[in-house]
Amino acid sequence: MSNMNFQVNLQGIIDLLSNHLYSDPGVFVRELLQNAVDAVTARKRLGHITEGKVAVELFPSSHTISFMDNGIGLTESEIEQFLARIGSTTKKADQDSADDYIGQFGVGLLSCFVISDEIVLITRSALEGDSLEWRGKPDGTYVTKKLKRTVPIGTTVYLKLKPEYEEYAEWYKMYQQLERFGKYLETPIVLTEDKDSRQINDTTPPWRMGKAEAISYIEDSEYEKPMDIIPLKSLIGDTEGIAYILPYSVSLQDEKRHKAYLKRVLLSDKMNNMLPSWAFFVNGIINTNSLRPTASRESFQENDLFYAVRDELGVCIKRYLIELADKDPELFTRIVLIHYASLKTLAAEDDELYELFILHLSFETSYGDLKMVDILRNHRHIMVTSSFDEFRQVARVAKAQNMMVINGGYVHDLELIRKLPSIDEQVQVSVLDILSFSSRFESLGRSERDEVQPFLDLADRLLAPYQCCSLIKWFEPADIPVLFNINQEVNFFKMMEESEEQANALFAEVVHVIKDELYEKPYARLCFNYNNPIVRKAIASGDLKLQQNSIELLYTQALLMGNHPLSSEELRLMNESLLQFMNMGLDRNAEVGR
Ligand SMILES: Nc1ncnc2c1ncn2[C@@H]1O[C@H](COP(=O)(O)OP(=O)(O)OP(=O)(O)O)[C@@H](O)[C@H]1O
Repeated sequence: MSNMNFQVNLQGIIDLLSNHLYSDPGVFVRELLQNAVDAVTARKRLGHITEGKVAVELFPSSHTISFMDNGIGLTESEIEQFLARIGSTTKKADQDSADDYIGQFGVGLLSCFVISDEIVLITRSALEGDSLEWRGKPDGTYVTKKLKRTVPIGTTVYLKLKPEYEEYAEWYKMYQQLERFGKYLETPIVLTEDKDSRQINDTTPPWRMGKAEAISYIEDSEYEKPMDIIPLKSLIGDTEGIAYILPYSVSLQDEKRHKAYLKRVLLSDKMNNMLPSWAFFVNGIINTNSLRPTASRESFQENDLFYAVRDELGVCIKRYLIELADKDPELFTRIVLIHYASLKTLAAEDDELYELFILHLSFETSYGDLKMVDILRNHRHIMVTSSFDEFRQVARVAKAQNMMVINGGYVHDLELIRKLPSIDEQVQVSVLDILSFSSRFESLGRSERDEVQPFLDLADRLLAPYQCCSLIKWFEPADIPVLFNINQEVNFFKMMEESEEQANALFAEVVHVIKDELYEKPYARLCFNYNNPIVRKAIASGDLKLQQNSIELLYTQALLMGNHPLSSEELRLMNESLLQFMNMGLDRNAEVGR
């Protein structure tokens, strides 16, 4: 047996990094900053220096840039070990313990080959005397040589930019990149071109600012004035930050724009999973010292620690809201008003917050949009529909009957309403059974019942083929002749009947079996209103033909009014009964004229 090595195509790996791993070519700035700061940290550990420094210089005429640090530098053997072998790193000592270094994979320097065809690294180690030069090429070849001159301890990386990336040698571009990735780093970063020099990072990070300062900082940098600032802290994850409350309403689907920093270097400004999903009413600016980045270093590895940190940050937001309700009820109400969708999700997930929010949240009811506090003021018995469509069917009539019905069709609303008795035992909540809704209306007296029975029998006979049965009640408003109620089960059944009629023999047989074997036939309800003059006249007419016509028309009109789809049979029924009705009216007119 012999041990063999793979042939690795370095250019292929670089293409892979630039096209798939890194989101933009500018990430080399992040990698060089990280390496420089890590080297400074290592030298400080030796006790050799107290002040680190990173100097970036631009040479636009030669399309070259340099990154210089006064860090620990590299010895000759370290160069051999770490620069000549991709994937090697000095910073890996203990994978699981939190260390001071940002880099850990040993691939960061490769990102420089995305924008340059050669890396020139000049270095002198704090541990040995020689000044060294290392020149690496993207084909994997490199040359190391000792320099005659003595350079200061530390490392300088020179990059000559490829023609398509020459803009990185321009002041505004490099300033922007350095600021983006490094503005919260503690080691000073200075950008120089000719005689112009400017320090990038004299900013206190927002998580170290007081509230008022943080608000105006966000207002200046993000062009939006937050409603408030929530301090974030996770002890287990050595993570801190702020969440600022957005001044406008956002939806769960909107892109999250949390800024995540690892040891103060920007990892991503579009991190979408750093905070719990319900917290979509805030944007976070979060720095962690212990979460581990993925190889692209644009997100974190989603391990147990990551989830524990996210939970802890979520708890900070919840605690803040609970305290705010007490300390600043006016601001609390404004936040609820703007972010009610997010807060509804939160209330559905968390009992403590449910109690806090529920009275402030608005719901669509048979009386219009109302806050829960106003709903409970006048109603102890609440019905909630399980779908939007069911609410539509009953809303108007329910109000006329003084029934409080809430639309449970919106996300979370049904759950939220069902939990009401947990905050007030006096409140009764029932999920509306749409098919028995009209049976709650006032019944007719015995003699009236006898009078209407033949009419109802006729209606049942006529409507049975359409999966509908009838009843009659007194209800308001009087101008509604019938209330038609149907649920999903009946709809499904009707759909099966329709497909059975249209399908080929084999499929029809299958539908037939499902329909007849598995289901007891469900029926929709057509409730006649004894309060309505037309219904009363139809019953009193005693004319069978006229009654049949009225029933068919009232049924099909109810379907149309409720936006229910009409089957081909129902459409035919509507047409026929309309024409017959017209005919009857015209005949009568002719008789009168004679
Ligand atoms: N400015 C520097 N000063 C001293 N050593 C450096 C410097 N830049 C790079 N090195 C050395 O080169 C090694 C490889 O660097 P590279 O950026 O490729 O990987 P890394 O920083 O270890 O890990 P990552 O892939 O996470 O960036 C480092 O581990 C370090 O030893």
